[in-house]
Amino acid sequence: MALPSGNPNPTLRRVGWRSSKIYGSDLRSGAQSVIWGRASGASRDGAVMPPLPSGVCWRAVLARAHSARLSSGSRGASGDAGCAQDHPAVVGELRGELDRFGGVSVRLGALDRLDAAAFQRGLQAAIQQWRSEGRIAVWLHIPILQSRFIAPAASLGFCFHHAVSDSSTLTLWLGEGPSRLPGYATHQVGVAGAVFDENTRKILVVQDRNKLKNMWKFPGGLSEPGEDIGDTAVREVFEETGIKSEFRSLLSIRQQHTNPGAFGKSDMYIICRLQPCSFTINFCQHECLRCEWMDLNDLVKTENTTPITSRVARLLLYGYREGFDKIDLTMEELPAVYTGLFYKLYHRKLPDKYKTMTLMD
Ligand SMILES: [Mg+2]
Repeated sequence: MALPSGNPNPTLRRVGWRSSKIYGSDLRSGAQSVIWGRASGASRDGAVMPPLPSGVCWRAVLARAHSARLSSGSRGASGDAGCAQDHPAVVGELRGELDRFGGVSVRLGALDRLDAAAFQRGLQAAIQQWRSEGRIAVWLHIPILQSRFIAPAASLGFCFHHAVSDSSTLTLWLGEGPSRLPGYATHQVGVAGAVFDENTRKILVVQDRNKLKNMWKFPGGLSEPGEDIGDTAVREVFEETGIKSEFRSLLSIRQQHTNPGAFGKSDMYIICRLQPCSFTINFCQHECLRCEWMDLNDLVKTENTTPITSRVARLLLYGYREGFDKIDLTMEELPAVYTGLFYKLYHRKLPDKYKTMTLMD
């Protein structure tokens, strides 16, 4: 959400926060802020199969559906020309590709003049063909402006899988037994920063606006698509308090189901330990009621806080006294085997000799 122009903290850049929600507009690229559920038995380790020549099935079945329609003399109620033979470009826009699990993925192209009834006939014929070919599922991607095709697809058994800003995806299971298709995002990810100044033993805390109770907590918010956990913590702390900081470690993960602020989905709330780089508070009046550097002992003692904040404050006290290595999950970047990409791995410190050791006694 872009902040109003009257934003008292001019350094804030709060654009697009809502997109980090599970229903956000950029979720297709937002793997980091979503977690995918998967039904058991749906292996993802098989070799990637090359796609079929695009549009082969669809061209055939639609041509059949349309020629049947023409031969029976029927026309759409509007007398439209939504016929593939009248508009070869329409059929050319339809694409069906085989995925590595044996499902077919269809992306609707420019079908502006195709009516829903003709679409339904074509889809029905296509389903028959896909069944006869042993396909296990159909993924139907429908642009928002072609939503008139959703009802015909639903009448043939398709259900919503997910929707993003300008497109919905429907699925139909064709395989044996119950569907093994993976579900869509199950969680939203919130990240807070526990900014602790070891020199003064003070911790940065806020009270949120628009809450039923004014309780001290760590500044934080929802992760953006594709954003690293530590980067979310640093960004949210800066946006809400004006304090600059650096990521040190991950301290805790809270998982809560049917979270009221997550549209009925689950919530993953991660608290990071951050090192402050600046100390002058300039907090966001829109999001926060109060913000201060509080003595860590006071945060540990106060009742005016949430249980998770209190627990993490005690964790910090323990780390401060006995070494942060006792509480830190540190991060290391490693290469992914199959994709050539990199990922962040968080775990307790592993002594160097254990990283290279081959023989274990
Ligand atoms: Mg917040």
